[in-house]
Order: sequence, then C-alpha cells, then structure tokens
Amino acid sequence: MDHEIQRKSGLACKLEEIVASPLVNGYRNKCEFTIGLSTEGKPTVGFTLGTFKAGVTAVAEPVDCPNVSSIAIKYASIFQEFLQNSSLPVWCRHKNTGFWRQFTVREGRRPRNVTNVEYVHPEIGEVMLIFQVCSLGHDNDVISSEFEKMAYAFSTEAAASSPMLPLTHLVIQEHQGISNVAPYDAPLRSLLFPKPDCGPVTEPVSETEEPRIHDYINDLKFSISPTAFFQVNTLAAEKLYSLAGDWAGLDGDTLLFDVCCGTGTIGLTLAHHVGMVVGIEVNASAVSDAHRNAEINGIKNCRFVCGKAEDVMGSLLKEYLDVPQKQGGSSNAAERSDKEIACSENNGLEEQESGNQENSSLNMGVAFCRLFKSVVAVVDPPRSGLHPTVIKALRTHSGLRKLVYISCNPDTLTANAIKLCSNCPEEDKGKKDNRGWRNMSSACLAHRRVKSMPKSEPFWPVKAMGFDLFPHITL
Ligand SMILES: C[S@@+](CC[C@H](N)C(=O)[O-])C[C@H]1O[C@@H](n2cnc3c(N)ncnc32)[C@H](O)[C@@H]1O
Repeated sequence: MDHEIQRKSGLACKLEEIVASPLVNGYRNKCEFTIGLSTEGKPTVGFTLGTFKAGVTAVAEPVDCPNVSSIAIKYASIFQEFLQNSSLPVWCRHKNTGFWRQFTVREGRRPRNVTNVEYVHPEIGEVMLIFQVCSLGHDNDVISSEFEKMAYAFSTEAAASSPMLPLTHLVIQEHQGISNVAPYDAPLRSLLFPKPDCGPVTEPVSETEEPRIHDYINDLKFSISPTAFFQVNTLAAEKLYSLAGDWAGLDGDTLLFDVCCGTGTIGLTLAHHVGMVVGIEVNASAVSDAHRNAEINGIKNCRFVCGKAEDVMGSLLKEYLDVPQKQGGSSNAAERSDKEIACSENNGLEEQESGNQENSSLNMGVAFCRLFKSVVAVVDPPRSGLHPTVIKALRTHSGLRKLVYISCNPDTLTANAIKLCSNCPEEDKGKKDNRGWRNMSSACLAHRRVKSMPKSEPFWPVKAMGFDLFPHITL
C-alpha cells in the first residue's frame, strides 16, 4: 500500500535530507591532472578545456578550482615549471605520442589531533606523486636523467616552500594505451629522491620501500597503494560509512558482504558491529591493502577475496549461505522480514590467502552460517554500476535479506535498482518489440532486462539519501 502511495508521489521510497560535506573547499585527497599543451602551445599541468570527442585537447592550469587542495595546486605548478624545460615531450592525444601523460597527487592525513605546524597543511602528513608516462620510443638514458632531475626539483621545491610541502613517494606508472586510464596492473616503480624534511638533500627514500600513503577513517588507519581506490573526500566518506552501517541494521549475528570493497574501508569500519565481513574487490593491490589494513588495526573477523564480483559473488553466497541447508540445517535469515534495499547516492575465485587458509575459511563458512542470523550486503560499485550477474546473485539468493547500495552515478543506480526491486516479468509480458533499444535510457533498458531475471523475490526500496561527497561539482 505504502509502496503505491510512494509511486504516485513519483518516488520509489522516502528521500531523506542531503548530507553536507564537512569540508567544502580543497577537500580532494587525490587529484589527477592531465598533461598537455595549453591554447598557446605551452606544456601545462591541469585540466582539459573540453572533451576529446568534441576535438578539444588543450589543457588549462587549475585556476579557480575550489575542490582541489592547495598542496595539489602547488605540486602541479612545480611540475609544470619542470616540464617547460624537459627534453621529453608532453603527450599529444591526437597523435598518441609523447612521454609525460598524467600527474596524480595523493594526500594522506595524520591521525586526528596530530598535526605538524611546519607543514603547509598541518593535518596532511603524507603526499604521493604519481607520474604516468609512455616510454615507448624514448631513449632510456634520457629518461633516467629526466627522472633524476625531476626528483631533485620536487624535493628541493617541497623543502623550499614555506611552510614546507610534505613529500613521501614519487612513483612512475608506465602506460602505453590510448586513454590515460591505465589498467590496475600497469607497471609501477618508485623513484629515489632526497627527503625534503631531512635538511640537506642527501638521504634518499629507499627504492625497496613500498610506495603507500596512510589516511584515517573513524580512527582506523588505512594503508593505500598507488592505484587503490580511496574515497577522495575522506571526512565525508567517514560519515557515509557510518550511515551505511546504521541503515544496514548490523549486529554481532550479521554476516556483512562488502561488495567492491577497495582497500576494505567499509567492511573494516563496520567490522566491530558484525560477526564477519567478506569483502570482494577486483584490484589485487587494493585487496592486499585491505589485508594489511585489517592487520594494522587488529581486526580479525574479515576475509577479502580478489576477483570480479560477477565471477565470485554467486559462489560466495553459496559458500556462506547454502552449506547448512545442504547439511539439513535451516537458515534463520530466510525467516526474516521482506528484503530491503537502501540507496545512498554519493556521487574464477581468487583468494589472496594460502591454500590452508582457504580451506580454513571454507570451514569457517560452514561454522559461521549457523551463527549468523542475518546476511547484509553493502555494494559500492564503480560508475558503471553492478554487473547483471551480481544483481542476479544478490536478488536470487533468498538468504540475503538486506542491501545498502552506495552509488556515484544516479543513472546506473536507477538501472540496477529497477532490476533489484522490480516485479517486471509479468508486467512486461507481451511487449516483444525490441526496436529502438539504442535510444533507450539505461532505466528503460533495465526494465526490459528484468524479464531475463529468474523468478525471485524482489528487494523493496526503503529509503534513499543524497551525500555531498563532491562539493562544487555538478553531474
Ligand atoms: C567506488 S569504489 C568503492 C571502494 C570502497 N568501497 C571504498 O569506499 O573505498 C569501487 C571499487 O570497485 C572495484 N571494482 C571495479 N569493478 C569491479 C568488479 N567487477 N568486481 C569487484 N570490484 C570491482 C574498484 O577497483 C573500486 O575499488
């Protein structure tokens, strides 16, 4: 009944107030700058002035970008000055040639209440600079000499800046593809550089030291490797994760699936509220960060699986939920109330464990199924949304009663929510005309595709909320 009323008012569920970002300016802990030529043909580090599709490749400096941190702006400017005298060319998107492609600044905060006033932003303790380059066709000796000069330039400029700029790692990412989006496993290597805060420039950072920075969420320490995803607005993310936990209705009898878990942030911040967390993530570096993060925070009830959610979700649900039934036991979860979906808008099985551990975690699956009275999934997919196979697995497994969907893309959220919540197979009967699908919105397509969903109880949308994780940005 309520559902009908909500439909008539145009909303599928209650829409709660938008949560503001604690920081509105300079909140980004990660900025990816494009490297290219300005409209005057000058090597520039900044943002493209339009889309490549529209034929625009000119890059402008990050002026009047209130979301970008002042540390990132300073480093972009240091790098731009270096590039203007570099003997290696900047990347040309028309010809797909050049050397310097992209520049990423990642910042990590100090623990709460620990600041160092000598630094430009006392709360920022670590900075990693990542240089995406394409070395194809360039002389190795020239490259080595440029890297050496560049490391020296960054180190001296960081030390000379007043107050000083933190500098923790310089990382080179080799990428030869056409777009600047490099695969997760694109080769990385650290550059030696003299540490700016060690006085005279003599002490290089060790080449064997793994490049990673650290940040804090709810007083947990997170170790982040160069390509791992970490929410760019740390303070807003902290609020988001707490809310996700509240909405998920967790307790010690809950088994929590953290789908698309990145470095384990959501599962680890909620681990003390649940019996066990199972995180799933495709980026192997992020999964090893998640293991490390569990360890450094002394959290023992988490398992992280490296794989595409579409490849592993179904088998993990079976592993944890089906075993007792096969053995004649009954799942309390199946006797629970209607399935629920709560939406927050923000914007083969490979286990990274030894064989023995894998066996023991399989056994744990058996043991835990009997203990867990509820099974909840928090999904936080990339902009493309959840793969249809994941939706099918979530929807068709009757043991999973509650879902919290965190999305950074309203279009794919809508399409996924339709598939998760719709009773469409009957409604769509008789509509055989598939012409014009190219012009359909993702929501219309989702309506059509629900037809292919095996018969299953749909989720029920309960409430939604907007989170301002990206102030100053319009979609
Ligand atoms: C929006 S991020 C969320 C990460 C994490 N929940 C957080 O808040 O830090 C999406 C994550 O999904 C991962 N991912 C992308 N495609 C995936 C897939 N097919 N299966 C599993 N993880 C995937 C990405 O590597 C990224 O870490």
